Amino acid sequence: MAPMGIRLSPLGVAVFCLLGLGLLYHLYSGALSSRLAAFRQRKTVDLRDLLALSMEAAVQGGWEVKRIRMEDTLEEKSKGKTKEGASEKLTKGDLNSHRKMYYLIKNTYPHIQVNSEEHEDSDGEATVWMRNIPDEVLSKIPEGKVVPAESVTVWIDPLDATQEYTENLRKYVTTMVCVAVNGEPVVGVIHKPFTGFTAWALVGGGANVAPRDSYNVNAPKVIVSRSHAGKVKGFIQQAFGNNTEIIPAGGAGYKVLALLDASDDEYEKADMYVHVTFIKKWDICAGNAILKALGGDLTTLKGEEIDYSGSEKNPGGVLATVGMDHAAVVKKLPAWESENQN
Ligand SMILES: Nc1ncnc2c1ncn2[C@@H]1O[C@H](COP(=O)(O)O)[C@@H](OP(=O)(O)O)[C@H]1O
Ligand SMILES: [Mg+2]
Ligand SMILES: [Mg+2]
Ligand SMILES: [Mg+2]
Repeated sequence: MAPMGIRLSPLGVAVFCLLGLGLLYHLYSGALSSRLAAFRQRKTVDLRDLLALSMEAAVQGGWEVKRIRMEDTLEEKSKGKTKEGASEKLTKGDLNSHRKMYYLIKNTYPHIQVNSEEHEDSDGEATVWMRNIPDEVLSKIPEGKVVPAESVTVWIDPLDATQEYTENLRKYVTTMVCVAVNGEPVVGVIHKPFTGFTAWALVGGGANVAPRDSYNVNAPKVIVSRSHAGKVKGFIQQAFGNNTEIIPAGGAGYKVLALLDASDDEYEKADMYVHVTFIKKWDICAGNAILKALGGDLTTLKGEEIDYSGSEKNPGGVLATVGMDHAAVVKKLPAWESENQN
């Protein structure tokens, strides 16, 4: 009841009600948007799970790579030419491995960005990860680490060293998976289909490979590409002298393992890995994550960190080291310009 002598103006009441409604709307929409944000936040992934899934994907892809090679049914084609004019090969091994690896990851985590070197128009595979985490991972990494799904980019190379695969040079061939969080490489998996060995690491978590006891910084053995070399020889000789031992080898994954203590196969023991031509992020991300987990580095030839989000291109070359002062090595290199590539 209105107090005696006070008359309520209908206009005043209407304005009052409108203000009230406005206030309610403001409060409610705020609460709604924070609830939506909280819901989005709930789409998370555990990096230890992603490591185990990446290992499983690399192994399953590897079975296809091995089977196609054993059956000798490569159906070799060319995807075109690299910038430098080399034929970019594609085989049934690359495609079958892509299908296994890509869909295993994508079906398990539909919300994460997965970038594979290969593409395919078929309906894909109805596989999903059985959530088995290997004991060797559980024992080295007792706890998981959860990150927002939207911060993750997965890079897949279903068959690294396709050129060597076509030449039946099996030791160079790997399948690789890498997980980047906000562009930084944190999970790296390099699997060797013909020996069954899988090198893995989680940055800040653990790894099943280690650096060797020592490396030669002053007279290093440098491992380089055998089929996309460009002007790498002159580049290395300018830095370390004309007598520097240069080891040509296939595969970016293989060349990273040649810096470590892997013993599943015969590796030329290199002190650093240098690449001067154009290369893609699926070739180098897994090796970068593994080296980083071991206190090493994989950067451009100017020593810049590589951002593993966005475009797949890495035009700045590669310098990979472990167990030595990476910045000091960068200083020894000649000024790097893209014309060094050809
Ligand atoms: N100049 C270039 N352009 C495009 N890809 C290149 C390249 N140099 C190297 N790569 C790729 O990097 C990987 C390692 O190369 P290399 O054995 O010459 O060191 C290979 O991956 P794939 O075999 O997965 O295509 C190769 O195709
Ligand atoms: Mg290729
Ligand atoms: Mg590759
Ligand atoms: Mg490949």
